[in-house]
Amino acid sequence: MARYELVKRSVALITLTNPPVNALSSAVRHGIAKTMERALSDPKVTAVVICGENGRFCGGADIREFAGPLRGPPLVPLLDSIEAGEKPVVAAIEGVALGGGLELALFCHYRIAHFKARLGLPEVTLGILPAAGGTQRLPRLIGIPAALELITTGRHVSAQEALKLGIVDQVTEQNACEVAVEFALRAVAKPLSSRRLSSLTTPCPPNLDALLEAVTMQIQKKARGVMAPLACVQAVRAAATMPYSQGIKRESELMATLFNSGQARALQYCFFAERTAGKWTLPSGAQWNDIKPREIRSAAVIGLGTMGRGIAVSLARVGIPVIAVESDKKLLETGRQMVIGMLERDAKRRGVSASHNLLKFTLGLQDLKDVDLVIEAVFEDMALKKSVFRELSKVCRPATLFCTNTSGLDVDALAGVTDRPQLVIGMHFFSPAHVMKLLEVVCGPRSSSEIVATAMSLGKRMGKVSVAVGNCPGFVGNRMLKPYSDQATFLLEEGATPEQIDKALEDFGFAMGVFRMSDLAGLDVGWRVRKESGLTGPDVDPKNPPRRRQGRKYCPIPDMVCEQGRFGQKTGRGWYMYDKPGGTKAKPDPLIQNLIEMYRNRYGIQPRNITDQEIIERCLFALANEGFRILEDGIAARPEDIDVIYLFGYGFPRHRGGPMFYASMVGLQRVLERLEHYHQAHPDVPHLEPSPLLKKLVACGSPPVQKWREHIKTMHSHL
Ligand SMILES: CC(C)(COP(=O)(O)OP(=O)(O)OC[C@H]1O[C@@H](n2cnc3c(N)ncnc32)[C@H](O)[C@@H]1OP(=O)(O)O)[C@@H](O)C(=O)NCCC(=O)NCCSC(=O)C[C@@H](O)CCCCCCCCCCCCC(=O)O
Repeated sequence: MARYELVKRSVALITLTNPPVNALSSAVRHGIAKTMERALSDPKVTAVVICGENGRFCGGADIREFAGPLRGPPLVPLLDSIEAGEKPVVAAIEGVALGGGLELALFCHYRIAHFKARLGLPEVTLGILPAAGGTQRLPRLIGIPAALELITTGRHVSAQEALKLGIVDQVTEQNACEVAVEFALRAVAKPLSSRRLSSLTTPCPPNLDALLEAVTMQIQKKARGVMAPLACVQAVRAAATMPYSQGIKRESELMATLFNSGQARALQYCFFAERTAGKWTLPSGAQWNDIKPREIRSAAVIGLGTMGRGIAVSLARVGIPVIAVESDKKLLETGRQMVIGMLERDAKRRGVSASHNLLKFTLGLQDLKDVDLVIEAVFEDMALKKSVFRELSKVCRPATLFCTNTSGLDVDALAGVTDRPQLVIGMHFFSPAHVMKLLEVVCGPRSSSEIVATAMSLGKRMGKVSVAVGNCPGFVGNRMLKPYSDQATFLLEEGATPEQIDKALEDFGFAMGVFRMSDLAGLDVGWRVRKESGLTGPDVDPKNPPRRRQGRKYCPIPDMVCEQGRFGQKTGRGWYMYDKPGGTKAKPDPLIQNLIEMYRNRYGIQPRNITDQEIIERCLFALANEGFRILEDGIAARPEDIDVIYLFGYGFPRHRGGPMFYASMVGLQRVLERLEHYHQAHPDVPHLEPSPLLKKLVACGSPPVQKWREHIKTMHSHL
């Protein structure tokens, strides 16, 4: 796990060999201990270079090992021996030096980085802190403000920035190992005392307390309830106020408070879930690593509304030429201006030049005859979408791939009107499409493995986290949203206020509660869907009992809000009031309170006190319960996929891991009991009835989330 070679007759070259990222597993730590001992004791060796195999220095501790008992040599004493030695040790950083990888480099006396390398201490994103001396050594090297920023955010820096900050001694465009070997030979005669970071005093700003206070407040505002960044601040404070040896002790005490926490488990689960989500499999057996995606050299976007514009920008900024289509001249011109503006702002933010020349705007579908792929993003109306796909079948060459950006309509019904149903797939982007990372790739029963591979790969190219899902109304994300938001409106009827429900959800960690989020998205969207599905509007039979639809409980308060022209932020009024149309600062609105009270009086509903615990349980357990049904139905392949969708598309707090992981952390038995309890109280709400899969998992002893698949695999799969 660490290779030893003698180069240039006197330099020991130690190569970490644990692909793909040379993580510091127990075997690698053993390897470093053995090879360092050999290098330090061999009189022929005058200097040491440490590098990583396959152009990657080191991705840090092996995160998989955190789940079991810690084995093998502990990192800090091992690294102490590197720093304490009398032979210069140089880190040759290629690819990445992250977490424990950068900490290893900080124990070396010198660091040389390849110009494409990235460095950072991302432990905070895993719910822990850099506990191999990182919180004590980086501040000594680059000062408190810069170290604090890097450690509390986990941000990666480029080699150039690392050089500017003083993290590395040299950046090279050549082979970093060869440069490091030459560097090491020159360093042989030089004194090492000033290169040992443990012996340095941390340069301290005069306003230390104010700085730490400001950073703490910023964290509390941005990452409510998240423990690791606050522990990082305390560890960095120790670097400023304590001698090194005591600081190291403080660092490991703080690590002990985080290491086994639920937040650390959730964040580490998210790390792996994100990577698992890309690994799709179809019922045919075709899977992510054996189907070659088609290369997309040109694309078209139909419809330049909010979604179409964002999709056009996402394609153009990764270098794909785009033809954008609108139905009339005025809409085309507005769309053109918006897309160019968005592209320019995006390019400015990224410090690159805007790729205008990749965009072409047209009114005619016939211009799409030669494109490789079309993404339809017209209004959410089945008849309209079908007519677009019929037209496309006539004008596009037979190999052109057809994608629809529907947020919940039947992808297979659209495929059915085309001349190529096997080349049709859903690409459900989230608004704003050039910002949001999530992409649901909706596989219809006739979608070929090639189009699945192509859509997933295109999503990746656009920087999206892509998840393959099956075809059903609302797919995964929006299907689960319904029971969640239904519970919120039932709670309103029963006595809660929008502010109370939002606060409970935001205290739980959501960036926005359900009502603030609906105001942002626009209340008219859901209203239109409810009208189309006969839940409200003129088509409802007047004899229908007022608070029941289609045989189940229904709350018409959201319809009443829309009937008043309150569509959310864009109209300046929704569940909240805003200072102007388009305003973002939500204030409680007494008119909404009156509306709810009048409604309760009309139906004789006696409001009751509702606790935050009930809000969280009813909203989130109903959400997870639908997730279990989605797994049963084979619409999502695994719980990780559902969690990734909720993390990246719906603002589910990452430190809770996603709805399915959260349910497993609460305990499936408890989730089942609470759902049974709430369903007994509300028998006309089928979403509260525990799903068969949840019951099955509880009966099997509530296995960890990673094992649920074993209990689902016999079921029908749409994926
Ligand atoms: C490195 C990357 C940037 C590469 O990205 P890329 O896109 O190229 O590739 P992938 O992300 O797809 O990864 C490929 C493959 O590799 C797996 N992987 C990546 N990194 C790791 C890793 N660090 N460990 C394990 N596996 C890893 C990944 O899952 C993929 O696998 P697959 O099967 O899907 O192919 C990118 O991967 C990346 O960003 N990686 C993570 C980098 C990171 O976060 N590093 C920090 C790790 S944590 C750390 O280093 C901690 C240190 O500070 C050491 C601390 C000392 C610990 C001491 C413990 C003390 C405990 C005391 C408490 C005691 C309590 C008590 O009991 O009392």
